[in-house]
Amino acid sequence: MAARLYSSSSSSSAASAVVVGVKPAAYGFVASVIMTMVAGERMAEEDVLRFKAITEAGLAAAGAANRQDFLPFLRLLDFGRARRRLAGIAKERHDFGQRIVDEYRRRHRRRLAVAADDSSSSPPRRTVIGDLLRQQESSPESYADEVIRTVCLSLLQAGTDTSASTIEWAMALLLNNPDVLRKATDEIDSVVGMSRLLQEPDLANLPYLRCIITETLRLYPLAPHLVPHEASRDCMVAGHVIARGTMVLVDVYSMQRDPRVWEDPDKFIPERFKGFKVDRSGWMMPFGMGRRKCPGEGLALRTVGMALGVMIQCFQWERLGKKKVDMSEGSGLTMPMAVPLMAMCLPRVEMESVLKSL
Ligand code: HEM
Repeated sequence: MAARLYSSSSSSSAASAVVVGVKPAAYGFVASVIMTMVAGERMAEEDVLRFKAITEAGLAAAGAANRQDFLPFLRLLDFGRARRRLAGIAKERHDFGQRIVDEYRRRHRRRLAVAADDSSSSPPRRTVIGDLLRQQESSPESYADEVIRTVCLSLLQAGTDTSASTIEWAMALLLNNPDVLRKATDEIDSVVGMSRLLQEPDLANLPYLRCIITETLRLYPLAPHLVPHEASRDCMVAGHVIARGTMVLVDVYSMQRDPRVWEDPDKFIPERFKGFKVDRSGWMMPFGMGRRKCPGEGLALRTVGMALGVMIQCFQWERLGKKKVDMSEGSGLTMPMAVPLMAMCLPRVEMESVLKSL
């Protein structure tokens, strides 16, 4: 990501500021991180674009209101062609997922052939597909290709848009709060320095950056009502009777801005999480809670931390004009910015030698 941003901002002679779409830059980085975990390879640029288009079409279709949800007899006619549209998206997902699995198999066979000729070659890194294919050998029915590609697509789909949008919201907040951006830059400069790129182990020593991410997730939880759950038995919640079978949405957005819990709830104050200890933790649940809590939380915090940390360490960021960034929320199943963030990005002079070496 840093190399790509640098190459787009450096002409043959000198670096200059360029206007950057923050979410597309973040999306490519996040997709590659998750793809490396899933298949051991980064995602090619054209695949990033294709996957993004499939995901966006899926989210739009899943979030759309359909008359046949309320008038079931319309399903017989495929009113509004919703079923046909969903089937088309499902086929594209299927083909994309199967290609990832098939390509992994091809590479793996080639690696085995090389290893047979060269006993000094190092063993392959563990990946999600590699582990699942090994299980497939002993239990082919439970680990059919369909299961493997569904796991891969779920990880990619649940992890990319959410993490990339969080990076975009965080950068928008930083652009509207230059003092916070300056403090974050100072922290990274003093902990990491300017002679090398920030690495994942550095994140543990960057508490202010972590506060920025937590405060971003408080103000802009990507799933503002989590995902729909269903009560498995009759129960009471806060004095309300919830009958078995009721769909339950948790209004995390309001909880995380509740003035009875948070001082200046609508203000971006990362310092509120300094040494944060927990009697309010029940009021923060951007990743959900309990058994169906997001399993990607740890990965998401690292990926968002790395992306944001490197962006701050290597580049100077500014708004396009004097006006503050528009922080309105758009519509959708995950909460996007209504106006996608564009920002001015200039390589920091102190980081040029590191950036040139990438
Ligand atoms: C900032 C980034 C992310 C946010 C805000 C987020 C948030 C959430 C939320 C709110 C849920 C629903 C929890 C519930 O049912 O109550 C969820 C589920 C899930 N997330 Fe994430 N997530 C993020 C990143 C990731 C990543 C990086 C991955 C994996 C690569 C991931 C994988 C999943 C999966 C597989 C589920 C479904 C779990 C289940 O149904 O049991 N997420 N996430």
